[in-house]
Amino acid sequence: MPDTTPTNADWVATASTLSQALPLFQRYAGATVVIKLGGHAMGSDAAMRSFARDVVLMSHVGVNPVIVHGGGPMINEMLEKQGVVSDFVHGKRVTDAETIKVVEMVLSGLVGKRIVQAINAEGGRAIGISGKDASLMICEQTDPALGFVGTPVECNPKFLQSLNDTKTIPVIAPIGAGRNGETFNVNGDTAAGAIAAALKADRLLLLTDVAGLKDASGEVVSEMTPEAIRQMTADGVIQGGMIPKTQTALDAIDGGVRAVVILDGRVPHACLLELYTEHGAGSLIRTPR
Ligand SMILES: Nc1ncnc2c1ncn2[C@@H]1O[C@H](COP(=O)(O)OP(=O)(O)O)[C@@H](O)[C@H]1O
Ligand SMILES: CC(=O)N[C@@H](CCC(=O)OP(=O)(O)O)C(=O)O
Repeated sequence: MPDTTPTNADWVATASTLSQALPLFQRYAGATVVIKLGGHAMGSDAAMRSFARDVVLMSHVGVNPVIVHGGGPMINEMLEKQGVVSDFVHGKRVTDAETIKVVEMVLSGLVGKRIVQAINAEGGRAIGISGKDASLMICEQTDPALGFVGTPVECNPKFLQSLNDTKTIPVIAPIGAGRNGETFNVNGDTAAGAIAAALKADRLLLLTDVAGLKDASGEVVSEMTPEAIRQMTADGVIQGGMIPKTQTALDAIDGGVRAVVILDGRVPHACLLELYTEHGAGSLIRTPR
């Protein structure tokens, strides 16, 4: 058997690599990074573990990560089991009184707690909440035709600061409270954008199932301005589920978020690649400096 015990030279090499990484990790120290984890990006347990490790590492190196999650496919699965049919209009689920109960149970219960448990298993300290907790996200009905679908009209993120003070990572389900006691179903991207704007976040990362925003020739564009997005939308290059995502990005930037990145959440360590590598990952959207 070869002796694989590390030598002093091995330890010195490792320590040297770690010390070189220090300036890199200082780049986002103190920054608030809101991460939207979509249902399609959650996938396997391995993908969830990779995501959880990224979040824990970010927290250890001084980032304030705030997670907002989706869970559309998981809601679909539960509704199907119960024989409830739901339609989507412009990417939003038509949500009746029965459906909102299932949406809240799946998002605040199953999906949120799965993420919390994954982060805690990696040594982090996560807590699962929804937009109802501490009146984080107050909503109004988006459109009577959509039922209990809400648009955030007031965000109260103050208590998120107290979580950050104790290095507790919030995992937020996109459920909002109405002023008359209603429960509202909020699109995950919309919720993440509203919370990021309320926090004036340094970055909003929208994790999805494509490498980034593609131009008319199908190439991923690594950086673009809000103006370029508007043009791509007018030209029909941005379609389907990408429309609410890019609209969220534009609204978040208008609301004071420094930059938004649309990236593939299925890629292992997507968040670390974006924050800590020279070229990042996905498509970065920000106003020209
Ligand atoms: N210009 C574009 N660039 C990239 N993806 C696009 C574009 N236009 C439309 N899409 C579609 O948008 C989808 C992402 O939206 P969606 O499926 O709603 O994501 P999620 O479930 O992660 O919220 C992509 O899978 C892609 O099919
Ligand atoms: C109003 C509305 O459509 N809400 C979404 C909330 C979950 C979500 O946004 O999930 P993804 O991010 O995985 O798509 C829904 O009911 O599916």
